[in-house]
Amino acid sequence: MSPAEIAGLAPMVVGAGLALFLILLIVQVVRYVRATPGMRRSIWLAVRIRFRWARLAEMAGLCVADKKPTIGAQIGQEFSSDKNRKIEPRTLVPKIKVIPDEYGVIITATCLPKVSLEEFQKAARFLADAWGCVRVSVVPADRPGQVTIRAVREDPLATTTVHVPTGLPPKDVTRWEIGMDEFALPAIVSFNNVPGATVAGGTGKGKTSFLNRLLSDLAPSPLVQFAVIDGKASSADEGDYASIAPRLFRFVGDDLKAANTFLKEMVDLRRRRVALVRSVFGTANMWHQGPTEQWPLIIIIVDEAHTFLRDYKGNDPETKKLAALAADNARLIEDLVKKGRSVGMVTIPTTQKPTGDAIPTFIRDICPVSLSFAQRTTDAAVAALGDDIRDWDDANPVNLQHPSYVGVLVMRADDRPGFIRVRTPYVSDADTARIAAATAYLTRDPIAFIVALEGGPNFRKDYPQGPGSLAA
Ligand SMILES: Nc1ncnc2c1ncn2[C@@H]1O[C@H](COP(=O)(O)OP(=O)(O)OP(=O)(O)O)[C@@H](O)[C@H]1O
Repeated sequence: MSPAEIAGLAPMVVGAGLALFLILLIVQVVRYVRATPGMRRSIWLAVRIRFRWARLAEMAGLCVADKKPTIGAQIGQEFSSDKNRKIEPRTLVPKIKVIPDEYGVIITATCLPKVSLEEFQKAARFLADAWGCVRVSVVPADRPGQVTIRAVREDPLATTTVHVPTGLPPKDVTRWEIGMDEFALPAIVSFNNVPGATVAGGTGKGKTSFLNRLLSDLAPSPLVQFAVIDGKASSADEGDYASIAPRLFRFVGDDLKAANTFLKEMVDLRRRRVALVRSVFGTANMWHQGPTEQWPLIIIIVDEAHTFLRDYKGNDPETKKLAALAADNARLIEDLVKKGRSVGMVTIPTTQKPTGDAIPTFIRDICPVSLSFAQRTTDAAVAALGDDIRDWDDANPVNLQHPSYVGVLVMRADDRPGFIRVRTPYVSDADTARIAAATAYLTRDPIAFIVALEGGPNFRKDYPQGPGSLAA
């Protein structure tokens, strides 16, 4: 191609470049117009951060000076007329990528020598002030050599949210979606790592609504079966679990003996599952393939656990009987939490009692997840979350007394030391009842499945083969 022909193509190339630029601009404008008001504010924040980053990073001490001239600069110096010209050190600024969302922005920044996670974390408070954000957190990014900076414009803890369960089976029944943390990031716990979770909090702080969400999100799946022992009600049609009752394979009221009998059945089921798990799944851990309809995840909620576990004191025969039952209940719950994980059994004791004996520490300490809604005293917070909550005043649930914090809980952070606060959404009883009624047909007693698996002449043959089935 001759130079004249190449020059002739130039207008076409420029035209194509302009057209591309225009298309990208239109896409951005359409995105902006269709965005929610919150998203629009975040887009503006992202633009501001992007354009002011180089100056701000320098002021925040996040830049480094590279004194050694680059090869390009040295060659330039060789050919320069002024051989004595001093080559200035270059200022290296961490490269960033900014993505806006409803609550703020997520920034991925590349580390530099002497500017890595710790330096970004130290600068977080300064960055929050400069960007006008309520909170900025810095955590390691998925890729080595990068950090993720989360900046939130408004406090997600102070905004009440509502969750309407869809009634559709969840894609992943191991995902326990708790809510949104103080950095507006989803707080999620995985059931395949969690054999037990304790839930504590003063009365009216949101425990029931929180459990309603768990139950009504998972209820449409045949892979999960639920049981409730409720220390506040005598029968399933009264109390907090009346709405979900049709989807429970068992409800036990506030009778210590009945609770003890049921817990013994569950420990027996746990033992029988342990005995069978290898022959059914080919591995000692059912989570490698399960759960399945015939080997469902079993969630056992022990509400007002102190009714069943507290230390009864007295020498009269009746009190002694209750004390023996309570001690046995504690032993059975401990067994389920200690040994239930690999066979798909999760126990969730809850309490509004602010004392250490409500959920004995030997149970609390083996539950990998401890959650606490607002508490009145630090002693109550310690009983719920463990002694080290004293060292994390910001996250202490005694500071959640304001009515706007109903539905906010505190849990241990899994990616760093300390605790994190989480806004849980409100789930109405009416929605829970709607889901329970629509999914009641999925309720099965898991004991019947284990009996079939153990002795049935059609052992395994009865069950559908395929991914996640009981095929050996
Ligand atoms: N996540 C939430 N967000 C906003 N408001 C909530 C939330 N959860 C509950 N509430 C409000 O608080 C009230 C009490 O909630 P809930 O019954 O869940 O408390 P609780 O801790 O279970 O109380 P109790 O221990 O007495 O049973 C609800 O009726 C609702 O108005």
